[in-house]
Amino acid sequence: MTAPHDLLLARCTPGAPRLEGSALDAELARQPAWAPDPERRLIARRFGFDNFYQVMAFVNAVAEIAHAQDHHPDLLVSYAACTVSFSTHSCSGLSLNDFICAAQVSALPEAQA
Ligand SMILES: C[C@H](O)[C@H](O)[C@H]1CNC2=NC(N)=NC(=O)C2=N1
Repeated sequence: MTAPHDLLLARCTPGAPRLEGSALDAELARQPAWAPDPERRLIARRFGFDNFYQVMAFVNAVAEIAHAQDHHPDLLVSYAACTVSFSTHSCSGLSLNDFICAAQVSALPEAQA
């Protein structure tokens, strides 16, 4: 099990295994703001903002994390909100990589609007 603080410093690893069962439960419990889909194949969080400038500043900050980690979210962008979804294509589900990026996105100053 990885402490939240460690997730903020962690690097994504290629080929990370799919998390299931109690290991997945533990990571989900550490990121209560991120909701899994019913099949637990992705986690998503909606971030609300005052305007589109703030949304786009957030999107660009998320993109920096995605480039740095080589792990890429799906983004649903609208005028005053952005919903960020993470899943790991290579394991067709959730890996620790998704929780690393979720933690780092949640910690962005741009997310604190
Ligand atoms: C080689 C490289 O690790 C892969 O192409 C990366 C790129 N970005 C990715 N992003 C996500 N979300 N899942 C992946 O499995 C994935 N794989």
